[in-house]
Amino acid sequence: TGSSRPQRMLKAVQKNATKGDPQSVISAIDHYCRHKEWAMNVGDDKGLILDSVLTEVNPSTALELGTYCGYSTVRIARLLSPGSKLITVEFNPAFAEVARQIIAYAGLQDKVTVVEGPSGDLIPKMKERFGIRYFDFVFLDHWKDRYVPDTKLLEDCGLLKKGTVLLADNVICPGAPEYLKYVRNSAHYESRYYKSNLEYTKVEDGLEKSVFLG
Ligand SMILES: Nc1ncnc2c1ncn2CCCCCNC(=O)c1cc(-c2ccc(F)cc2)cc(O)c1O
Ligand SMILES: [Mg+2]
Repeated sequence: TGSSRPQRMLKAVQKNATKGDPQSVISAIDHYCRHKEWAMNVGDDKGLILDSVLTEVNPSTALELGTYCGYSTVRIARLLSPGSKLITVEFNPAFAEVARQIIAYAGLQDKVTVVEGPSGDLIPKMKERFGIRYFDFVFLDHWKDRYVPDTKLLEDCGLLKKGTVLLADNVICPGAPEYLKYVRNSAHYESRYYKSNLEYTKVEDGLEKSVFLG
């Protein structure tokens, strides 16, 4: 059988990026997805917002839900301070395998742990498996109807602390209306919408940043 879109994306990275240079990996993926074939990476427009929120938070421990090919994983890991860790959870083994290779190509494998499985099963195991007390930053980019249940799960598992920042992708397109209702109406979050556009398109999308107030 032929190659998959993630495998073609990996080939584009190996062909056009410089090993050990995260920015060149990001640029190679953006170029490929803008000019060759669209893919559901957070992309360069929303990526700049992700970068700015990350730089502000400077997390010691970060969680990403929904790795896909590792584009946002590389964007996050390249900005982490020495000794900081990123755990990224991916449901699809084929996506996880491509992501590990793209993360390694960028030279960021020592900062990132790619974990395979459904987020709902893995979140309750974060403390025992990875010695995580809490997360300073969470990037939600997986199934949009998992944003609310997984946010509640993170609260119930004591994985959020006062000041933890949740950043959710796609709150407009494909949309996460229940999630927006949840974080905007909860006294436990201070929420703000960052307007942008759907990766590689002119369609509106945006990121919702929600600070956990404890
Ligand atoms: N650990 C876990 N647990 C549960 N589910 C898990 C998981 N790990 C992964 N998944 C399963 C997520 C599958 C991908 C989620 N992302 C998306 O579905 C997504 C779709 C679009 C899109 C927009 C307009 C269109 F016309 C078409 C598609 C854009 C995006 O930026 C998206 O992030
Ligand atoms: Mg997304």
